[in-house]
Amino acid sequence: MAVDLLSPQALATVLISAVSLIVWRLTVGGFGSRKYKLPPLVEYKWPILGSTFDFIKDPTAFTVNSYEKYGPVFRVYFRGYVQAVVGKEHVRDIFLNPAFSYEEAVKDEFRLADMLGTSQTDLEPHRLFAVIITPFLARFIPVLSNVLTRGFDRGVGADIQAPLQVESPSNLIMDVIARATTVCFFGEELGTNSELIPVYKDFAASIGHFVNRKSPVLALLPSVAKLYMWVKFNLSSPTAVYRAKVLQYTMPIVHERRRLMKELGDEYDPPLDSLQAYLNTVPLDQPVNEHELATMMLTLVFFSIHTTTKRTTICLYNLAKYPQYVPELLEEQRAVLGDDWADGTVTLDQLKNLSKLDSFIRESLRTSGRSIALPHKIVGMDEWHLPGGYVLPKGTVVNINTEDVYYSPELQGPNPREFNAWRFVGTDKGAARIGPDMIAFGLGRHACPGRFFAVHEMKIALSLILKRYSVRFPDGAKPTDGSPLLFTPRKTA
Ligand code: HEM
Repeated sequence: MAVDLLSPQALATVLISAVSLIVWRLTVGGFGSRKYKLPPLVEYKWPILGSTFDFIKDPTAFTVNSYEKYGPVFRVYFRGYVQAVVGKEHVRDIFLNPAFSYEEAVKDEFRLADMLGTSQTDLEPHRLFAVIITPFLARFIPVLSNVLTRGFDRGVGADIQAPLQVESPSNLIMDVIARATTVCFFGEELGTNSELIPVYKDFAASIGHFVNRKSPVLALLPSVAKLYMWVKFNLSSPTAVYRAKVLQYTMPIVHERRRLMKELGDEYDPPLDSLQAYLNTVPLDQPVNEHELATMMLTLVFFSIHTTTKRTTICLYNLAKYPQYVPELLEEQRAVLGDDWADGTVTLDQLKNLSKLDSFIRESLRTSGRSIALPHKIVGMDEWHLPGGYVLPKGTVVNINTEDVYYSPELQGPNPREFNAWRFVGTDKGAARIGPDMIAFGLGRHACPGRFFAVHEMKIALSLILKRYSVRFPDGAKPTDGSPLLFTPRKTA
């Protein structure tokens, strides 16, 4: 077969190979090897690709084998450059020492602030949260239980008489979580608007596509990916389309609320949602900054829906994989919530008393962490000295070996490879409690401010599922995450 050397495909291949070679020279080839005693580099067969595919094929085996062969600190050539991996001893350093920066590490691959549009606003997540989410946490609980109930009514059925096979449990959970979350944040009308629900679900997925480097070329060549994303988000930003859609439905509601605020003054009984809390910060004689408002809404959507969906789905599969824990979870539920608890009646104190469910959730978070994760770049010191005489120079991206964190008997107790749903019962380690032994929500300055909300939402969603249905894998189906699940009404289970 003749190959046209001037075809766009051939030119693109030459260009990508040239860029890759330069990147490779600048990373593996030029990693300052003469000056520093660098930690060992995991052996790999393929230039450019490095260990990327070995890692993707089996992240756990790759990480555990590398630790065994090279020790607690090693370097890996993957996703286009050489990065360091450190274990549990260094978690505090990485998260709490400002010499390490998460933003700078991910900036090499993508600029989340540009993607979300926050680079053009003064929005700062932690300050924003203190005003628009934290004061409402307890009041969101009845709202969550009400909307989650309606979500399961729609997605599975309020009163199913026979077992129902749910083909995509993660889609079911996504739909339920998207509605419940956005009703809390933006009010009933915007949270149940059928035009906006797909926007909430798609927005995080479309940005996540870039962030998770779903395309192999983007995954392997961060510099090409970064250029591509700059062009994509600056010339035809997908965020702009979502922003316009959100504003189309939100602005009439904003105008109406502000009209009532002006007209009724102290007599106005405002809705208890984050949108209202945001509007309260804008003086009534000034216009609402539409760009900032939509960015705030999309930022909340981006951070909250996929993350909570993913972890709730993992817990749902764990209910099916480990049915031995269900009777005690149900017993706890009856003792704390009673037999006839209904939507809208659950309180914060009751949720706190569901300690077995809380432990089940924390154990699910612990056993589902990605093995090499949470990259931080060394920015605030010229050299980072590690045990063994190793040195990592400024600019190195350092990841956490979460296998070492989550499967260490020292941090997690006996038999850490075993799923033990009651591992944390009777301890002070709640599901939302972060520390060097639990980094699913990060740690330090940028620790997830939404974790309490997320855990409340997960507890209510799982309690509803437990109360109504028995969940198992269909006969003959592989018991893996992603399989369909059979929901059997509990009264006939
Ligand atoms: C189970 C669900 C969730 C998980 C596993 C999760 C996890 C995380 C992680 C790992 C980080 C980065 C922390 C770091 O850099 O150290 C983060 C940041 C963040 N999360 Fe969550 N999150 C969840 C739910 C939520 C929810 C429901 C919200 C909103 C209500 C939220 C809002 C945020 C925000 C705004 C940040 C950025 C904080 C900053 O940069 O200062 N998250 N989350």
